[in-house]
Amino acid sequence: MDQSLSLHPATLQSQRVRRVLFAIIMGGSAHTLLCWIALQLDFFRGGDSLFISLFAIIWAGHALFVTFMLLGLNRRLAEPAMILPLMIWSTTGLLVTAAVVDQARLCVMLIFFAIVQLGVLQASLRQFIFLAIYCVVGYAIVLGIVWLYWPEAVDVQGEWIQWGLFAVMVMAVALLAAEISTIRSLLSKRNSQLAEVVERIHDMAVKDELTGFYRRRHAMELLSKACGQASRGAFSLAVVYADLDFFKRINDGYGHGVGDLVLQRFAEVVSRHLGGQDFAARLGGEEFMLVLPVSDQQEACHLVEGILMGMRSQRFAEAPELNVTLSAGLAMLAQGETPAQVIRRADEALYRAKESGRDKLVVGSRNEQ
Ligand SMILES: Nc1nc2c(ncn2[C@@H]2O[C@H](COP(=O)(O)OP(=O)(O)OP(=O)(O)O)[C@@H](O)[C@H]2O)c(=O)[nH]1
Repeated sequence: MDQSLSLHPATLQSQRVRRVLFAIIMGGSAHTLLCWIALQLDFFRGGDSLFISLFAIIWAGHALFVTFMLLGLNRRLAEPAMILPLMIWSTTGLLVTAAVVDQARLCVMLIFFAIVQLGVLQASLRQFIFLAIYCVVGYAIVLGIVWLYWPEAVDVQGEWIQWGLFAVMVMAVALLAAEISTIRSLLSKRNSQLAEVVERIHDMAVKDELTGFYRRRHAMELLSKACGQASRGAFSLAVVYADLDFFKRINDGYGHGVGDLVLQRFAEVVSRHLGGQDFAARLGGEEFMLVLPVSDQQEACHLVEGILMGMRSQRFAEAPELNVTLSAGLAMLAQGETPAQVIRRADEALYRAKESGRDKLVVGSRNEQ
């Protein structure tokens, strides 16, 4: 996984804005300063007014980039870092000023390497090649224009030698950038594999292998958090204890393999009924806990009844005559109640469901404590 992907979106965006601001201020200032020195030395064809007009446009473009990012509009783009457009805009600024700066034209073009540096860790190989070609060809066109309209301002041979040298340097830098780009994408792939392994290890630590439900310890931590949120009035919370009926008989009668299949099927049925905020845990053997943030008790009962019905209708190819049922006890978290207290009430309700014939849901009342 690319490191940037693991950052919070707001942090990532402010990091992007800071990076672009820094690049624009440093690169733009160097460019402006160099051309201003050329202006003082009378190398800037067009004088003060052209200098002011050109840099007003260049800085207005820079400001547009920053505003676009500050408004968050870049987030809708396929590449929100906007590195390529920014590098193209900056290179275009260089090419335009290179057309009016005599003597120091190559110096202006050398700022291109600072622009490349801006994208060295972010732009792809293809983007670098595109930018290098744009710059070298653009520089050649600039020379052609200057030679055509202001032939007295150029020493044709000298300028083309400089261009050739510049083109070679650009190629060398493009190759270097390509190398860095390859290393970057390799690292990115490794990061992504590592993230997957970490996620798998985390899953193994907190989830039961057979059912995919949370293990007891992690579930208790989540329950504790959910109780905290519920007691702050965020939602009502139902805690359900569920236990498959006569599961020992299933194991004894059909074998452990079928017993495992029943557990997996139960997990599938439960998962089909749970919403995004609900979670299930396997507390051990064939004992489960469901934690359901709901609007009221009726909604929770409806959900659990659905699971009971879902299990009754399950059929198993390995044991066609097998009927599986479960018993459940439900307790709604009461004001001021601790997780341990609500668990106890759900467990007691489950006990009563078992005692009174199984295959049913019993709701624990608040008075039972
Ligand atoms: N197949 C399988 N069986 C398990 C697993 N974990 C625990 N068990 C079995 O689950 C059974 C639990 O049986 P009991 O606690 O007596 O409960 P029961 O037979 O369901 O009876 P009631 O709960 O009173 O309806 C035991 O036979 C355990 O061996 C498991 O991962 N796979």
